[in-house]
Amino acid sequence: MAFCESLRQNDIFMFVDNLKDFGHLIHADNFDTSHKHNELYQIFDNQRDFEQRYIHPNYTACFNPNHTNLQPCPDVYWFPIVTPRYCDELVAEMENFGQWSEGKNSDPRLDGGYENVPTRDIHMKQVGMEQHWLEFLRVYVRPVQELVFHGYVHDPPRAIMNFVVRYRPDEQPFLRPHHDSSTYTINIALNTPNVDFEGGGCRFIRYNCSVVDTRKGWMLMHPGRLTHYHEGLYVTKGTRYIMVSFVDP
Ligand SMILES: O=C(O)CCC(=O)C(=O)O
Ligand SMILES: [Fe+2]
Repeated sequence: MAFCESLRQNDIFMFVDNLKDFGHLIHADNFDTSHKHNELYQIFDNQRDFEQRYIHPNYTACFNPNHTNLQPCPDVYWFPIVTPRYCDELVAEMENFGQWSEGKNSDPRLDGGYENVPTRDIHMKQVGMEQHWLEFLRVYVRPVQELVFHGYVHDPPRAIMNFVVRYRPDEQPFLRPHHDSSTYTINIALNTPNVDFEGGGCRFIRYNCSVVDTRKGWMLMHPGRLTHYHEGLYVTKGTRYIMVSFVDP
């Protein structure tokens, strides 16, 4: 201290730096331990750790002006968004909760009590993750959307339907052609074709174009209610999981 003070008084400039990373403090006061994977819920309290754990290392590449975003079908974009760990933990969280819907038209979870194109699913709300998911849409999905659907700006994004779908040959193996009730839809693959399941994928009927080589942690983004009539293709073996959000219904 005396040394520094003496330098200051003699008008000698000091630059002090710490080259070693000693880590950082986490906010543990509100840490909720009631879930199977509690870190999935840390997007508000410990966003830096959430990002390191769960946001795909190549996520930011799409913001590079020289980067061309993949478009496997017309106006269907494809981005790495979450890590395999996020996928595995989200699936485990849902399986731990275990209350998969019946896949029927009548659905007491919805305001109108009716789902036109039902899937076997669990809503984010049912596992207490709705607000966290909306924050995920706002912070990570919306900026990417603005890159590819120019001039559409809606901040924060709204979404009522945020859910994980489970497809199995002996349960619900496919999803019939439909439009989504969204401005745009995101569809994140949570596991891997030809490893965890066979068949599956998403087919965009107007373009006769299918995405079957889906990539775990990668998100498909496509317009919802008008142009992109689509279907979930038949899963012939194993279990396929996807995370779907109908954004701006
Ligand atoms: O199986 C797919 O990839 C499509 C899912 C889908 O269209 C939906 O959940 O609305
Ligand atoms: Fe759909």
